[in-house]
Amino acid sequence: MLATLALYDTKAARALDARATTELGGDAFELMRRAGRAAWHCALRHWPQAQRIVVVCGPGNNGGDGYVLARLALEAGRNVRVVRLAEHSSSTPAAQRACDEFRQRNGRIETFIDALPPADLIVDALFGIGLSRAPEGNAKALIDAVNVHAAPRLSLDVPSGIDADTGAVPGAAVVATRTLEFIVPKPGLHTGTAMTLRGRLELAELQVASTIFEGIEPHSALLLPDALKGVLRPRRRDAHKGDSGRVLCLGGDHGSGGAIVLCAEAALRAGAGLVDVATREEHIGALLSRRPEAMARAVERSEDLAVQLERADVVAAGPGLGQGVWGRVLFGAALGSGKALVLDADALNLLATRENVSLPAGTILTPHPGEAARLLGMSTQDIQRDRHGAAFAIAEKFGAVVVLKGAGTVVAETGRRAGVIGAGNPGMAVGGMGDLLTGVIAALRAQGMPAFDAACVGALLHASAGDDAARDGGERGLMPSDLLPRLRRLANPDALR
Ligand SMILES: NC(=O)C1=CN([C@@H]2O[C@H](COP(=O)(O)OP(=O)(O)OC[C@H]3O[C@@H](n4cnc5c(N)ncnc54)[C@H](O)[C@@H]3O)[C@@H](O)[C@H]2O)[C@H](O)CC1
Ligand SMILES: [K+]
Repeated sequence: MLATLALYDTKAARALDARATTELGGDAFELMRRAGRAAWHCALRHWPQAQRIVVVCGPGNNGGDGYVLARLALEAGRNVRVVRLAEHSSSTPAAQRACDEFRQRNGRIETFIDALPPADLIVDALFGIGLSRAPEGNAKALIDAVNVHAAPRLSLDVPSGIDADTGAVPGAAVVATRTLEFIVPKPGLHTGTAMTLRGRLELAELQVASTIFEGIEPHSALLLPDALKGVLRPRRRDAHKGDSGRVLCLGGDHGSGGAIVLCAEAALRAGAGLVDVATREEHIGALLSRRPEAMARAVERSEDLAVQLERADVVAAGPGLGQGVWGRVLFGAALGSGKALVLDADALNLLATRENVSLPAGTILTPHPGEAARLLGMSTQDIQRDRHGAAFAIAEKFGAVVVLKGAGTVVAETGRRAGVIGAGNPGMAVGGMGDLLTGVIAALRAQGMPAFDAACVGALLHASAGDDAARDGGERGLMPSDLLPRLRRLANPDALR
């Protein structure tokens, strides 16, 4: 069992909201009161000195949360100004009540014209899970005004303008310093662009009864760092190298030798029992002098690969493979071998050019958004608009487990709940990082992990190693090889102090 946090889409969040309201005797305002109070406490915790607080309120219940916070801030003696989107009243009775209570305390409400007043903190309560279209006109102007303001921004539930299900940003969106999610975490905030816009993330569960979750299916599962502990158990005392599997790393055309070296070394550090490498002759010397543990062989044509292919448990193909004749022929041989495959980089680009391929069961594809776009014949922007949808579309098209890389990596397989990796950092956006991931996943697969688990745990292990390295020396200038010793340490969680 992996340690995970369940993410819920908008439909499920609304169902939970309704059940929680019923549990509370049908009083829809009670949850809003709790949300507003939690938000005020969050503001107090992080910005205790903030005297001038501007709350931007939309027409729905998200705005209602904002009015509750505004009233509490007023009662605490702060200078509060509510800036609402439009003249007309709130669209729900609960939000209207929150607005009325604020007014009754002589709260000041102004309608947005073109700029926001000076403030020490801006609370963004414009749109939450009810965003229904790209903010335009005044809504866009208000979001732009929030973003150019010098004050820090606390977004309630969702930074306004982000689709809470997909993470799509159809138009303008608030760039939050911090976001406080209510009741449940939302999938759209845990992948893609939204991970930048959301700032630091917190969850306020609002003390709802645990029974409301019965029968409501989560959308996906965020893997927690503890997940490594649960699955990477110590080895048996009598283990031998054959128990840990044999990985064949295939790639490294002229000029791309480093990619396959990184892949092979990562496979060794993630615990593969034996690692074979099939590459161009010119890379063999460098590889063996760096990693004598790898069993390297120069291959020119597919026949040269036969022995290594035959004895492999898993083939990791693609790093530095190229798309020339050499790469195409070797990729064809790997596909035809029937072995478990982990395909990355040019193996994916080659796969995208093939018609009607049938991949062996349990094949893992590890595309970045650009490769994903080629696999589906769409644009990278289309992929990023709905990363979950894209990962499942590739999984369905190729009958494979898909690891869609990028901030908030999504692991998808048809018929099961997606895994999402929250670990990782922008320092990992550098050439060679993907080559490591391929090796790590292949090694876990070779050690007997089912494909989906190997993909999830491999992506988490890799991202955690990246975070560990970034903590030591910063994100800028981080190199894939910095992760190698950390992979080993994190792959042995029981040995960690
Ligand atoms: N889910 C819960 O458990 C709780 C939710 N709370 C808060 O309520 C919001 C969701 O409220 P809802 O009224 O459904 O939607 P919103 O307030 O997010 O927005 C709907 C509102 O905005 C208009 N609108 C939508 N998009 C646009 C746009 N692009 N331009 C202009 N106007 C737009 C739409 O017409 C509606 O009028 C949730 O996120 C929580 O913050 C509770 O208070 C606590 C429990
Ligand atoms: K919001």
